[in-house]
Amino acid sequence: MSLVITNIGELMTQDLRNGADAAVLRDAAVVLEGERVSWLGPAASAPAADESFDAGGRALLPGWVDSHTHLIFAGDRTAEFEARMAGQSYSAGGIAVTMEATRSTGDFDLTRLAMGRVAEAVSQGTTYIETKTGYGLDVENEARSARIASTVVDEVTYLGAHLVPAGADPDEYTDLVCGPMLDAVRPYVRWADVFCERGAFSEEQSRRVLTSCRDAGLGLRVHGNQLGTGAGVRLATEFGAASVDHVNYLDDDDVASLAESWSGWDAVTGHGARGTVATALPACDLSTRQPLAPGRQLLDAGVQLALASNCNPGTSYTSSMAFCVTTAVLQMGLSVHEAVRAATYGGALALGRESGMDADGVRAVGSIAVGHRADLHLLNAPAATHLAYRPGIPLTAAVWRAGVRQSHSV
Ligand SMILES: N=CN[C@@H](CCC(=O)O)C(=O)O
Ligand SMILES: [Zn+2]
Repeated sequence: MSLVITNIGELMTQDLRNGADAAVLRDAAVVLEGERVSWLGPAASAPAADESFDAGGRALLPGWVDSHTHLIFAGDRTAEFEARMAGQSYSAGGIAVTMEATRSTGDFDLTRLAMGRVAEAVSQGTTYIETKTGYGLDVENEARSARIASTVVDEVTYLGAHLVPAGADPDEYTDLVCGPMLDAVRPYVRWADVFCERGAFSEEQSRRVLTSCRDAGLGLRVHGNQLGTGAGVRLATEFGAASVDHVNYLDDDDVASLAESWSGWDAVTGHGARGTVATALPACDLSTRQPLAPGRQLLDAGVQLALASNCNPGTSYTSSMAFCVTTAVLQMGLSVHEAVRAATYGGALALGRESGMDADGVRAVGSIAVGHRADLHLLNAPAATHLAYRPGIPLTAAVWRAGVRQSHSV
């Protein structure tokens, strides 16, 4: 089955290979063949297809790639949020409240809750989504979270090292994370993550977690530099992590080491040695009243940037990537093109899915190019600029995920 989407007012491909000017096409068309993009170019020369869709002069973008979420949870933390808005500061301790609620919820309900969150994200234009364990925090519940996650999202990350549960000895718990818990989650996960922060895991404990998970063949990610300066970014670049996320408190050495990690990368062709993506989580920063990550500074230094929702019940209870893009433009000094890029191609880069077809058969996501997965997001607007120009307005008009039109599109 083929479909031609024609009369696209602005096609923002995020494919820089033919130059930045060619990355945004006017009066364009895209042809989908099954799950892939098979053609794109001027609407006037579009080939025939089995079906057609008139975009009505509106803007078409790659679907959002949300590379950082925590969707496997039960319970609610409204009271903690209210206390924070009244002046209390965020601390990692709130994770334990969600752990209790998650442990006492059965598989069926935990799956249903996670599926509802994914559906909410897709209805807003997210087409590729990562999620983490991290609210189970014992062998049985981390494995259960990983198994459920593997049935509802595209990429699963093991975050047994999210918080040391009350009463546990931190070093013994770290041993568990590096041993039996890792073995139990291993069949379901592609990535491992560690919350390297005061009140969570120390540099030495984080190093042990990263070493064990790397040796088990997992790709690495780090929650780092969220609540203060620390070892997170340094460890992430040292271990060649795919991404370090939060990055609110960076010193000059942190920025330099992230930039250095990209020195062998050609950002135009997407070839060369991949470095560590800096993933900014602006919705979380607003909800925790932390300074926004220095996205402008990171881009100017040559660091590849991603934007993600960090959807979770504690620090960022939103799946809206559009909100993150809007905030990045209005508050972080990014252009619309840069912000959309960070929320699409940047997320794909943070998940190692930006090009080609992986050994596990996943097509490239995060940009619109021939052969890439047909993940598309039509806006109810003539240009992507409206994401920032009309903040808070739900602009998603239609979503295709792997070539399939999503039913909750409006
Ligand atoms: N910072 C660590 N983990 C989550 C928050 C988890 C929670 O508070 O429930 C985050 O990314 O913000
Ligand atoms: Zn997180």
